[in-house]
Amino acid sequence: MIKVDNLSFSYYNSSETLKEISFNIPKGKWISIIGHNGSGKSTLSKLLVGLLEPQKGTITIDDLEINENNLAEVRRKIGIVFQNPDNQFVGVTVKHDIAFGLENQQIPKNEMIERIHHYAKLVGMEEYLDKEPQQLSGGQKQRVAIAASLAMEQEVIIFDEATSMLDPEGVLEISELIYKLNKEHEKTIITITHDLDFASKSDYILVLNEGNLVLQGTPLEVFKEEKILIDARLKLPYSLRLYHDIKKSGHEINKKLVDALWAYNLKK
Ligand SMILES: Nc1ncnc2c1ncn2[C@@H]1O[C@H](COP(=O)(O)OP(=O)(O)OP(=O)(O)O)[C@@H](O)[C@H]1O
Repeated sequence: MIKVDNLSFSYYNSSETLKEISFNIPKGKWISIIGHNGSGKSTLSKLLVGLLEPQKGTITIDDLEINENNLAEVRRKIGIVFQNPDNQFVGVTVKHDIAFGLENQQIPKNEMIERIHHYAKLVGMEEYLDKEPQQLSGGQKQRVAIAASLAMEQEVIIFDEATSMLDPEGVLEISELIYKLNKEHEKTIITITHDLDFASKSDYILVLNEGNLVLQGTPLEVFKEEKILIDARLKLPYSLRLYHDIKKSGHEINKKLVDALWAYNLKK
């Protein structure tokens, strides 16, 4: 679905933010991109949706190599939900917000109304269609942003730290929705996060450190590489930290308990 080949990027007048990155994302998978602050995660997500242009290398989405002439087509395939729910609400009401992208694509009115209702229902916001943004919680605003992306029928959705400004209830709400979109609606999902516990639920993890892709693999493969994760200034998942602390305190810890902790960590 997504093929990134030898991608490099620098902002004006600064050193390389992304350095010769290559990876593939198969259709229907859930991938997490993890890394400390400033490691290049958001830059990568902006490149993937065509908001920034690669200086070297290529990005191909569903057989379409992104270039400045096909951005409208790219946006029909891939969408993004950002961190701050307030910065991405463009309509005066929920209904208008979901309609915005559809109007840009000149979708016929009947189909537009149908899609608005269908996707608002899917994210549990159908009863809020006439509400204004200030009447919604952060989690509800993010659900509207997700509905707007779904209404465009984009196959890939990137969540760029999309739960980091939400309260615990909002985090759970959006996490469950991400899981449902991937498993029940077969969307290809990319979550950008520095939360390894959250990333452990995805199918595959990419680890960025100072603009380099230093590790990639399944959660099980990635969490075995503790040194690389620690060097990348990432906080290990809770179950691993607990395991190390028990061992450090001199207590016996048997293989069965370690297996149970792993299984707990990877539980969806
Ligand atoms: N518009 C910009 N102009 C210049 N430098 C930028 C710009 N945006 C980001 N950077 C720099 O690029 C590097 C990578 O930033 P980026 O936002 O991609 O990292 P990140 O991993 O998403 O960080 P965070 O977790 O803090 O959001 C940082 O050093 C940052 O200061």
